[in-house]
Amino acid sequence: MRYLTSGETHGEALTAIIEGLPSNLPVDVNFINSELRRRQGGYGRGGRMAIEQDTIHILSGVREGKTIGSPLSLMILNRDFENWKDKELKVITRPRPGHADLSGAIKYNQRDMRNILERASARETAARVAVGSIAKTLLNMLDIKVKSSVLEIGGIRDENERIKAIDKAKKEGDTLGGIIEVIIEGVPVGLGSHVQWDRKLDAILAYHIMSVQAIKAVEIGLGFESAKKPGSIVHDGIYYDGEFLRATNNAGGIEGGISNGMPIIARAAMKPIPTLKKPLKSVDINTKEQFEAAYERSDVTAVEAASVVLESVCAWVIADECMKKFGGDSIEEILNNYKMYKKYIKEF
Ligand SMILES: Cc1cc2nc3c(=O)[nH]c(=O)nc-3n(C[C@H](O)[C@H](O)[C@H](O)COP(=O)(O)O)c2cc1C
Ligand SMILES: C=C(O[C@@H]1CC(C(=O)O)=C[C@@H](OP(=O)(O)O)[C@H]1O)C(=O)O
Repeated sequence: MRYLTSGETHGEALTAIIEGLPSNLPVDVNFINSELRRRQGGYGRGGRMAIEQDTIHILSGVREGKTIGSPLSLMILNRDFENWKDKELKVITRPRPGHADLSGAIKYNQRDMRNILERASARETAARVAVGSIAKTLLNMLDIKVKSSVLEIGGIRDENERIKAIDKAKKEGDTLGGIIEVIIEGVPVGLGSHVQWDRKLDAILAYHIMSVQAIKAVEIGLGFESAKKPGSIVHDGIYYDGEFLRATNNAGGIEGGISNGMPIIARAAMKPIPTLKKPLKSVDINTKEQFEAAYERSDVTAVEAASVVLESVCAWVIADECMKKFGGDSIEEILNNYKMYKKYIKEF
């Protein structure tokens, strides 16, 4: 399967096209909208989230609530478009450190960095959550569940303390990042492959996770900690009890690029939001003089939102790998293939 997104943050709409979905997959608009709502939430979001009320419009690929095998196109309208479309907008010439502003302006030869930030914005992640909710529906039919949680914000684990830290950052014109964990349960042995570098499941997951705006690091299972411990502690012993099992799951469900039947565990680090109310130093690209970076409005933190986005991109990866392994043109064909594979594993 494949998908593309399009749309600018203050443009008319975001869209996504998914190609390669099986037919007869139920598409529940209420579920997609509830996922979109989850992504808009979390303490520390800025003024924009009070404007948007993301809802999905399905433009093609579905009849009577089920996919028909043709490309599925999805659209989310930007409510803020109405507020911006007739506005006289200031040309942005003072790039914000931590954003694509300056490098993007040089790369695409743009003197107004609005032409870069409009697409670089994480508004795009709304489209990815819509795509992810379709992937989750497919996974649900195979009893595979994707969950996420926020482990830390600004280095703080305690939820009440986090709120205080977000309030403090807001007061000081600063921002915070955090750590997110995604756990995928019910994944069968055998997704991904050791035989080619670009088929390794851990590599594919890392690629998709790193593609999310502001994600700066990813680890699978014990991750960075595994470098500090001996092999006798890190590797998960195998035993048999009607099926092959592991006493521990330091590998995070993937060995040699292949899922091993244990839950897949991925963690990611999100950097602090780069647009600061108390702006960082920057240079005006026209005058070359030192100024403060541009500020209009911004989130103080968006780790909760990113957590929903990471669930979505991970769901996509696993759904895509399931399609490669059990793929068929209809959901019935996939379920049949999956049943046979499960029987094969039991008898191995
Ligand atoms: C859900 C979400 C919301 C975000 N909100 C903001 C924001 O309000 N202001 C901002 O400057 N950056 C925000 N970001 C981060 C930037 O989009 C991101 O850091 C920027 O595009 C540069 O990309 P990079 O950090 O991946 O290099 C957000 C990211 C996510 C995932
Ligand atoms: C719009 C969303 O996030 C936006 C991501 C974002 C950025 O620079 O990444 C900047 C902010 O947008 P604005 O400049 O319009 O206030 C966030 O609100 C969203 O998550 O739906």
